[in-house]
Amino acid sequence: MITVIGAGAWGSNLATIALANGYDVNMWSRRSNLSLTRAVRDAEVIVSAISMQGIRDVIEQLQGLTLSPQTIFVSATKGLDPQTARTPCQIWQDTFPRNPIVVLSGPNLSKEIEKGLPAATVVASNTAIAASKVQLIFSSNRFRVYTNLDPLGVELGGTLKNVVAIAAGVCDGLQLGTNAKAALVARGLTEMVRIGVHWGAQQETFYGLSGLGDLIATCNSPFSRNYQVGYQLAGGRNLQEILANLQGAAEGINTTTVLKQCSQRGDISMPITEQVYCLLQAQVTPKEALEGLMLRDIKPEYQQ
Ligand SMILES: NC(=O)C1=CN([C@@H]2O[C@H](COP(=O)(O)OP(=O)(O)OC[C@H]3O[C@@H](n4cnc5c(N)ncnc54)[C@H](O)[C@@H]3O)[C@@H](O)[C@H]2O)C=CC1
Ligand SMILES: O=C(CO)COP(=O)(O)O
Repeated sequence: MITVIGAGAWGSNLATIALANGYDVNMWSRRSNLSLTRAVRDAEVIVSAISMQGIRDVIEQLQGLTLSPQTIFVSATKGLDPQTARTPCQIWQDTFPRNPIVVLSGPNLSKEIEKGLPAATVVASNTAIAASKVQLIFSSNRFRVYTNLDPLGVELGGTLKNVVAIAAGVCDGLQLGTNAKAALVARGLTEMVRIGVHWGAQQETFYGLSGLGDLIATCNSPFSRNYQVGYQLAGGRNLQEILANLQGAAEGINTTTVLKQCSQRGDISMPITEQVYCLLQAQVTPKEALEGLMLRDIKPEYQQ
């Protein structure tokens, strides 16, 4: 039995894929009639597809239940804890140290997947056997699943790109052109690698599906909520107005704040994140954010 927690856009998609592969699937959400206790009682695999803001709440509820140490937790959330900057998988592992934890992340815009369009993703874990099991659950002729042994890198790829996707939306909203977008995405990737490696992830992971792959998807698609936030800010709307009309979470907003604090604390240069932060706080206009990036001190592309 597989239990999917969170019946939003992504959770519903993942449940559909596993169901189509012949697995028994339970879905649980805050609004379902099924209690969480019942939903996870026979679960061999628990897939969490809740937004970052609900993670601690759900984990607290699960903590009180008796779960087998063999139960595999799969995290599909792309965010960072506002208080601790821990990733969802780190929080799952802190709470359930004996259970295998797997992250599932990749260029997976749910609106395309629900139409049956082809996509690929990555499942990563320190427990290779758990990753292989999850790979089998979700692999299909429309969804190609790769395993990976760098869960932190895979998780951070999917999380950090949301900040760049906001900036890419601004870039397109201001009609800055393809050269500007290419520069932004490439330098955004450099920023992701810089903080990711500082936190212990492997550099090469960021050049795979969950890093570069997801950057390409979300920085170019109007289906991305994070991209939409940037695009609409560039169009002159304010953040409250945008969020009131946005379907689902734009995790990049909270991630930007967490990253800004971490980069300041660790003295890590993250100029794109800095400008996205100032823009979200309404401290600068989109055009001023662009100027802020273009007028930085000139420097080598890579610093030793
Ligand atoms: N939609 C997409 O294309 C993709 C989304 N993701 C990630 O998956 C996560 C969920 O995204 P979506 O499904 O699109 O968002 P959504 O807004 O459609 O769904 C979020 C779900 O989390 C649940 N939730 C939030 N707080 C909760 C709490 N305190 N207790 C219980 N449940 C709670 C909501 O009820 C809802 O079912 C996000 O972190 C997102 O970045 C990852 C890949 C693709
Ligand atoms: O992470 C995603 C696709 O891989 C979804 O992006 P948004 O959260 O920006 O919609």
